[in-house]
Amino acid sequence: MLYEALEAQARERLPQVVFDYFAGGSGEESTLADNTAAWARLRLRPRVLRDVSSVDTTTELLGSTLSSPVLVAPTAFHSLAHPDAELATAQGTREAGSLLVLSSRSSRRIEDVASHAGPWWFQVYVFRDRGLTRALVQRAAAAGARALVLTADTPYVGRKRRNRGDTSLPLSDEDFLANLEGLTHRALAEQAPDVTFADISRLSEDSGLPVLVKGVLRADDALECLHHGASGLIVSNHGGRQLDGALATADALPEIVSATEDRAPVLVDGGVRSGRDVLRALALGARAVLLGRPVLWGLATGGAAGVRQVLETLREDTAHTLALAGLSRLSAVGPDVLAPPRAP
Ligand SMILES: Cc1cc2nc3c(=O)[nH]c(=O)nc-3n(C[C@H](O)[C@H](O)[C@H](O)COP(=O)(O)O)c2cc1C
Ligand SMILES: CCCCCCC(=O)C(=O)O
Repeated sequence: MLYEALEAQARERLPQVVFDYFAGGSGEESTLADNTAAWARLRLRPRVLRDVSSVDTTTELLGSTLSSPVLVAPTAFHSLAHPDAELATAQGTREAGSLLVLSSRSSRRIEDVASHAGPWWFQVYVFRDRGLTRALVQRAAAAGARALVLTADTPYVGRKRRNRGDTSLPLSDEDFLANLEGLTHRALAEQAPDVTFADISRLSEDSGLPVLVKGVLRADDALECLHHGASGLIVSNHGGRQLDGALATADALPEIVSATEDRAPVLVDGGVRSGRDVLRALALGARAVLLGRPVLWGLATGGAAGVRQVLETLREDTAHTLALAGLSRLSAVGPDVLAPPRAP
């Protein structure tokens, strides 16, 4: 894996409780482990004797041109990793030519992060207070977000084996509530367990922005999201942090790509750690992938430069992998790149 050494450095630098919060999964961590294993199960079929002297990894996604099909996944509370928090993440992401999905649970204000960012989307947790949610997405739109990402898999926060909730994290109220204007107490910032498909069009109407839905693992849910106006889907199990035992994203992706038939871009995250994984995801029909924990390791060890390096390393590894597979551009990647699964 590309990021093992970086993760080890981050583990040394961060308080144990913070490292565990970032690295951990829910329950027995079986989904967390399966995310990486499922990518590795997919064997590649390289082409030979193609001119790969120049490989183009650039891509276009909902109107943004990106240096590679790798985006930064929304993750909460970056001040736990680095004093510059999301400002550094935004800067490093911009410098790498990538796109940041900013968490509702950021530890810096939307407007301040936006001033450091290139293209960015805003991840939405629908809060029990719908007025607060509306104000949040309207602020994001005013600050320049190009899309919303509604996280659908977190009606309640998954129970982590390593940490019990957020209470032990060294996080001030100011950082915890950075985005939640007017709230004075953490208990008021709970996510709504009654989120439904109707929230997709509501968020789009409130903000004027396209809405992608993150956390989809089934074809029937994917179709329902599109029916309710979603402009894209992110196949995700929250990095193995919500329902433990949920299937790996590499295993969920094919049925969603097949059911949605190019009606909207399908993205995927969870355990993507190399250019080979990026190629596998694209071969299964994903338009792009998102990277979670490795970005936190980069932030913790090097601030903005660390984030930039994580993304550039993966871009370079993706280009190298494409070349070895006999492919000089992303549009040449198709299902033929994958070998049939081995008989059980
Ligand atoms: C520490 C941490 C915090 C996260 N916070 C959020 C969040 O605020 N919103 C969200 O939609 N997903 C959140 N996620 C899930 C990520 O967006 C993403 O789905 C996952 O990390 C991808 O898996 P990976 O870490 O294996 O790359 C979080 C993940 C981690 C590890
Ligand atoms: C009460 C704070 C919960 C934040 C959840 C952030 C998240 O999605 C994750 O840690 O995973």
